[in-house]
Amino acid sequence: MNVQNSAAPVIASRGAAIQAVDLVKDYGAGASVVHALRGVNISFERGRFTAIMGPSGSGKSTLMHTLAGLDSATSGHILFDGADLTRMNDKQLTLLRRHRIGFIFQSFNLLPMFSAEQNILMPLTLAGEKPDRAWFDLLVETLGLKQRLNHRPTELSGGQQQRVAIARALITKPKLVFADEPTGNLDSVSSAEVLGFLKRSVNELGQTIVMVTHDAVAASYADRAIVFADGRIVADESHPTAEVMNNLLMAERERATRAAVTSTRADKLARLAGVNGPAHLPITDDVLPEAGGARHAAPVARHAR
Ligand SMILES: Nc1ncnc2c1ncn2[C@@H]1O[C@H](COP(=O)(O)OP(=O)(O)OP(=O)(O)O)[C@@H](O)[C@H]1O
Repeated sequence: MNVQNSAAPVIASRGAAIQAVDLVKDYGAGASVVHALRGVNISFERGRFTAIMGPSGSGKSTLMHTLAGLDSATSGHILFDGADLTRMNDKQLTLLRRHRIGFIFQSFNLLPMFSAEQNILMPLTLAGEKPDRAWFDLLVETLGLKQRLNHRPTELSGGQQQRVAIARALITKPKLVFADEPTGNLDSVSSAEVLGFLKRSVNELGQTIVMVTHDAVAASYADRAIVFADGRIVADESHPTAEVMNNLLMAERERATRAAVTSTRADKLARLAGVNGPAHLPITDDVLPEAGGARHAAPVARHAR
């Protein structure tokens, strides 16, 4: 395991599909500010499948949305295809998302009145472009959708609907695909099918995929898995197994619980000491007095913090 949160130069590494440099995202301001991304440095290599895991609220979706230009960064840089996304205007970002970045969502987001084929071709139809028929055939063949092209989404299983959504994400041959919990609504058989295809699209079609997931088994299909906690990367695993990822997540949960308990204790001690919060506890290296009183709080509080 190596933790990758150190400062990085503002230069896209050669094999990087996308790179975040000192990426900060705050929501709100003042007392109610939420630090969703706290200076993230990460590079996602081309032709690799990366999973992003972490507790709820740790910043996974924020990272994905910011990297995709769906949400603006507070500071830092996002290097993609020789350009800095944080400097682009709305029109440039829209074009980039339409042509060079694909999305797969948990809820499929297919248009119910259109057939599977029409849904797959929709990004090209909207852009007024003609499909590359050989690429369409390859996607449909690889995804096992050949017999389902004339069906509407309601006539397809969840797994088939997600495979249509994957074909739609890949039809424009995007340089990068973001998948947000793509198996969140699927049973285990359909999940395995969808994840197997995502892996094949990386290994056989050279796709680059970044996938957010809560499922350690899903992450084990990836070449690399990152664990997020409190807006930071806390673990970075190559060839992750479900067991390793479950252990990392459990360790992170235990650390967070310990931190919450300790901070609750420090709050209580601060109240006992009559000061305004743990930061104002009188911390000292002095030997503890023999008997009771609020001064007991100080050395314990230092340990607690
Ligand atoms: N639009 C917003 N306004 C204010 N705070 C937000 C907004 N979006 C996210 N946050 C906060 O930013 C932090 C990170 O949220 P984010 O959705 O990225 O977490 P996550 O790891 O994707 O969580 P989950 O696994 O539950 O989807 C959380 O504290 C969240 O409450």
